[in-house]
Amino acid sequence: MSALISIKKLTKRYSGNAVVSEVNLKVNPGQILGLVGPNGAGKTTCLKALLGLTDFEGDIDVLGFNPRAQRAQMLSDVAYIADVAVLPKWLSVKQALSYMAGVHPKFDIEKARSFLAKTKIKAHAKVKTLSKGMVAQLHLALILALDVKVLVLDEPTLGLDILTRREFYNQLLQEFYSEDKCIIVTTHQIEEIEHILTDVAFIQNGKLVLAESTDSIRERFKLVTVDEAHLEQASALKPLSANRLMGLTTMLFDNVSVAELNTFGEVKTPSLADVFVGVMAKEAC
Ligand SMILES: Nc1ncnc2c1ncn2[C@@H]1O[C@H](COP(=O)(O)OP(=O)(O)OP(=O)(O)O)[C@@H](O)[C@H]1O
Repeated sequence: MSALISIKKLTKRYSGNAVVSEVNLKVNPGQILGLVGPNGAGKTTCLKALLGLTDFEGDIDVLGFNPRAQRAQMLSDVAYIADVAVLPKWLSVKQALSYMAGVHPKFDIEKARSFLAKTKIKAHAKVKTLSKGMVAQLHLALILALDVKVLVLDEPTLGLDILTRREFYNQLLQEFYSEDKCIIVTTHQIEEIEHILTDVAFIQNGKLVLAESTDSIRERFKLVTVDEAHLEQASALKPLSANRLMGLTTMLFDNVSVAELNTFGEVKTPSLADVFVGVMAKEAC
């Protein structure tokens, strides 16, 4: 299977300081990759590099194109959304659709209209009269109607309420996603999107610290509520993190057999957020 996006040794420096260092990443058709990291980790910088919006060291290939030298060709099959709650206030819904139809060869205006017909948004309404959630729905209509292979979303649901956020991702999955496309999404709310992610890449201080499929992460990491009697034995296996809350100690383990962990207490599969916190804590040591 050939990758839709291939990033090799991506490094980005500002004033000589590397804010992204030697990042290697592949995204295949069918993958929905969550690029997750703390504030300032380098997520947006990676996305900007792969969209050809900034220069960089290393090699990036998006759909066979070099994002810097062949940006125009590449963008006919790539869509990028930074913040779905923002669209020019003076624009009407109708104008937004016509504008997209004019500038993007892969925009299906009928698809956008039929999506909007299921909402309360009227064609003549101006963006300034829409609520934040309605602006997000309009933005979503514009995205879903783009028949592109690569969709890049940078914190797309910032500022939206939980129901609208959930609806946004559900619609994305139902209306946009298919096995021949890929989506890269950055978010701080990993718990809300973990059910749709096929892969995650954790980034910290500009370096990738973990890049794996969500299935293999769920196999690899385990959360154990350790019985008092086994605390010492469990600690000896070097958990990534240990939290004590209301008299219970929970430890996160990487690559320790479930049979062994079962002897310490109750074993659970952690959420991606648990793994993220554990991996970040370990890397910070
Ligand atoms: N134009 C710039 N000039 C100098 N430094 C920059 C510039 N853009 C980003 N940086 C620095 O690069 C680092 C990574 O920033 P980036 O925006 O990629 O982080 P991020 O992971 O997207 O963060 P957040 O989650 O807060 O949006 C930060 O330290 C930031 O200050």
